[in-house]
Amino acid sequence: MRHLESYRLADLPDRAYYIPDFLTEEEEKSLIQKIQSVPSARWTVLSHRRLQAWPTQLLHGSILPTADAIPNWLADSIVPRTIDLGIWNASPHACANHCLINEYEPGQGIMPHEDGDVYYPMVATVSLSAGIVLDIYGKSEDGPRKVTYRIYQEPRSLLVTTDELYTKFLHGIQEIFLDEHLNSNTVSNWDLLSNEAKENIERNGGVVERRMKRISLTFRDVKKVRNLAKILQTNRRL
Ligand SMILES: O=C(O)CCC(=O)C(=O)O
Ligand SMILES: [Fe+2]
Repeated sequence: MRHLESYRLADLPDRAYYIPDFLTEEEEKSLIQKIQSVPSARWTVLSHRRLQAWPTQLLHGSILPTADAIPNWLADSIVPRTIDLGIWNASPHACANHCLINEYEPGQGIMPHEDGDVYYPMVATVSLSAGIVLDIYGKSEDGPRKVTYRIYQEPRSLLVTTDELYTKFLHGIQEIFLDEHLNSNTVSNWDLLSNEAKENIERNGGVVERRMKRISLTFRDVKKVRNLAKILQTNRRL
């Protein structure tokens, strides 16, 4: 893989990186198969998507140290490569310790939001199965929020967002069936897209239909790892 800086999205506020074909098709297939074979109780079903949290959901914004690490089937093809890119060099655990798996049916999405300060401000998102547009919004106090930037996430790609882009902007996925008006002027990572994606989008007049479910894996470093020994001690004293 080339140096991280060669994947920088220069049009976006500091900083974001986009790497197409971060995973091979075999790695993608294997991940999808594993994700789908996890017991259904492992999914949290929301009205507009469903999700799995690994190793566990957060408790009061922290990870329990008794929780295992992110399981190998989920981490192995991704986490070491993100470490090699150097993105966790300054994070508290020098590594991702948490992964959220979001699954969106066609027409589903996620409201504009911030990921907040429970996490070190760095997100590594791998997309599986289908492409989708992530919208970036400025924080505006008055009036409706406006889409400021658009990032097209191909399947098997890695998107890294950090710094001001993490702390000063919101992100979301619209609940629509067609991502439209996609071209070199509207898509911030157009130049870094695979040729195949660019050709397909151009052939379809800048439109991508969401036909299949799209899965995202968002890897982060949760700042606080709760000291379970201390909690047990405190409880015993109560
Ligand atoms: O699915 C995505 O790419 C975004 C997910 C997201 O924003 C989140 O899990 O906080
Ligand atoms: Fe998010």
